[in-house]
Amino acid sequence: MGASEEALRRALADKQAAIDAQGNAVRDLKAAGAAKVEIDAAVEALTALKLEKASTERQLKAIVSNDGNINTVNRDAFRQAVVNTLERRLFYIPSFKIYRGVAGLYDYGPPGCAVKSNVLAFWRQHFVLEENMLEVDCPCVTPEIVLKASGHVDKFTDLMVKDEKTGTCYRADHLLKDFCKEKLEKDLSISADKAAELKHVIAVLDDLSAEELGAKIKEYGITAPDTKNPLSNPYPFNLMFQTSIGPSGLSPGYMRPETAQGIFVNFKDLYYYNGNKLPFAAAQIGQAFRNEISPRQGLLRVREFTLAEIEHFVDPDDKSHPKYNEVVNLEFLMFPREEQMSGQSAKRMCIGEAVSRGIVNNKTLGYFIGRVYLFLTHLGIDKERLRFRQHLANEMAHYAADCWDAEIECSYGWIECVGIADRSAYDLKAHSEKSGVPLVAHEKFQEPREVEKLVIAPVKKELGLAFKGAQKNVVEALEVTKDVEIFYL
Ligand SMILES: Nc1ncnc2c1ncn2[C@@H]1O[C@H](COP(=O)(O)OP(=O)(O)OP(=O)(O)O)[C@@H](O)[C@H]1O
Repeated sequence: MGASEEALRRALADKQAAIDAQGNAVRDLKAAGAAKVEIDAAVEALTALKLEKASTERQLKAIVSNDGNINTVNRDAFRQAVVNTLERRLFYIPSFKIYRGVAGLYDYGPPGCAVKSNVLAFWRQHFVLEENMLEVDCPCVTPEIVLKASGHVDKFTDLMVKDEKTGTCYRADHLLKDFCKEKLEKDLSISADKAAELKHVIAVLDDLSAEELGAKIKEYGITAPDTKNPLSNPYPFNLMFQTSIGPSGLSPGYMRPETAQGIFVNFKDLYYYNGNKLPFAAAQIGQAFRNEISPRQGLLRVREFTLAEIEHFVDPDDKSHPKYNEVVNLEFLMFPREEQMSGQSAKRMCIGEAVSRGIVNNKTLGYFIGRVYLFLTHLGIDKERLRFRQHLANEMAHYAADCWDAEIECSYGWIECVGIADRSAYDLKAHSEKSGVPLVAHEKFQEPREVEKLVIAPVKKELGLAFKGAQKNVVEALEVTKDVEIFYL
């Protein structure tokens, strides 16, 4: 919370206390049958205090309304006007409209198709062609085993709450965020400390566990927005659309929630195509499907959308990038984890400085943050309304080691438009293990090297005798032990 906002909230609380005291004084004078002139003077003082309070409220409202996190009435009205125009001119149309539509599904009309095709052409030019990336085009329908290996079957979830009477579903974090935003915007009587607490909740929202979210929802008395009925405890809901492949129904599959898995499963062939050399990048543009819990915000959160993704494969011991110097001096708004946790705002910083101070994990990640900045600003995004926000520890997807979102400020507040993550070797390792096909790269050393390695060689027979039924778990635990090779005797 800015210093002036905090001072105004405190001043407002002081004014209210003074008004209460003066109101009591007026009542006491009247009860004691004081002289009219004395009562008039006290009433005048009370009116002056009320005017001062109204003026402080106006100042506070102006500050709160300018806060990028908070939607104002003006913004909502402006957005509605834009949405009406875009729909009337067929930029987009709610899908299946004649059957009353389906939330989160939209068609593009002729001008919408033209804009989409221009943006994708520029994306291809800026990333795929300028960086010599290997483009692929994989199916949307994906067998379960692929998404089981990648972790999506078990972990691609959002926390959901249900209206306990009607069963209507809501995203738990969205309800909590809406509550905090509305309270900050509309209830000017809340204390400075309460306002700071609500802002902190918004800042760490993505970091909250199901239990923490549930506790906050109870503490604030949040109910179902449409019915005011009580809500269930939050629980995870998997966002993937399930299907089955072939007529037997025996081969489960999912509509892909991201295009990246198609790249990972083709790593071996792409690496070969690239002359068995690292680094290289592969790219894919295609449809992604997510069964969002309660889609809103128009085209910003839909159940089927076009994703353009890049996977850049790099030596984990050398995350330099040959073209890093081309972006090193780019300066833009960055919002590191620490600043978010301590309630500060995003700050202008050179990407080179962020990398050298260790705020951004490595040069390759820094290079792509810079390239995304250039892409978005060339598209026409206002530099003042663009920031790169680092994910909080719990917020990071199950595969990520460091993650930055490009966020654009619009009438809905700051909205994530691009995710840039260091996924480490999570996916390649997972698919190697599940498929039995090693998805690895080799480095030829200049000079031969001798390496000593600790090797654990479990004797399965002995393990069986010692651990009986738990033998499998013991072997699995040994298998995930880092830096240890396992040989079975
Ligand atoms: N339902 C959706 N509709 C439209 N675009 C989406 C949707 N979900 C994600 N995206 C876009 O795809 C990009 C990559 O997805 P990513 O997996 O990083 O999103 P996410 O972090 O899971 O989103 P969130 O946490 O907000 O649900 C995001 O930066 C966002 O721009």
